[in-house]
Amino acid sequence: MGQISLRSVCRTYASEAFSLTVLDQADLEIPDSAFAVICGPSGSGKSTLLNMIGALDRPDGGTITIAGTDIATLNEKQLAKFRNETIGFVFQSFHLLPVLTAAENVAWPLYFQGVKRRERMEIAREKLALVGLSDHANKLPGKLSGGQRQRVAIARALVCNPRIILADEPTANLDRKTAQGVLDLMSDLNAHHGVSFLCATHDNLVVEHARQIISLSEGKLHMQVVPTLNEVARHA
Ligand SMILES: Nc1ncnc2c1ncn2[C@@H]1O[C@H](COP(=O)(O)OP(=O)(O)OP(=O)(O)O)[C@@H](O)[C@H]1O
Repeated sequence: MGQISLRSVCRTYASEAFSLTVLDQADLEIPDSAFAVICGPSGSGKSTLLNMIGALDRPDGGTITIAGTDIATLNEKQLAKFRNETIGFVFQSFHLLPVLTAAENVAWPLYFQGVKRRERMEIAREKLALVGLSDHANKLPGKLSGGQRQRVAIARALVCNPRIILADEPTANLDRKTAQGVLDLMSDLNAHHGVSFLCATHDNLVVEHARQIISLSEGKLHMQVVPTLNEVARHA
């Protein structure tokens, strides 16, 4: 079984006036240490899928297993703990708290794990060093560039040592050069620290970095594995 596994997952948005099926008995297996992207036109259901894998939304049917845990078996308290420990989130618009410094933003999720302030700040500084922002730890987000803010958001996503980071359009608010820098950082964390990334995106630059490309069409998921250069050379 993959690190992220979906079996016959269904999700329909319904009201009295309409019903829209976004996932229809969808199956998916994402392996450990993946760098996967979810592609599909606007409105196809990328965020819906990401939200369900991140346990922010529940499917109407089917099973979602993350790192060996069927998330439907967890109550709300267990789910919050599981989310906090296993999954990091990165968003298009960074979602940093403007009144906290970069280090305080990164440290924030540790507060919910009961980690004392001194230790929180120490871990936050380590993560900021990992994303190349040691010199900016005491700055407020408003004093940072877009790329630096996204790096802070990635450091925050990493702070509880999750195995998986879910990123919704992580490069959408960045210029190309900055986006490339952020993607290089994500690729490095994936290759050298074993963090899996699953990104919903429209950005070809993100797709170029992917090793698994997931497309969403008519409620079904299809995953294509991108061969490595070594594999291409072996078959040439
Ligand atoms: N809470 C909701 N209630 C009703 N319909 C919704 C809800 N959330 C999303 N939808 C609809 O479900 C479909 C999938 O939405 P979703 O945001 O997952 O798509 P997306 O592929 O991420 O889109 P985009 O690329 O524009 O961000 C869309 O048609 C959307 O309008």
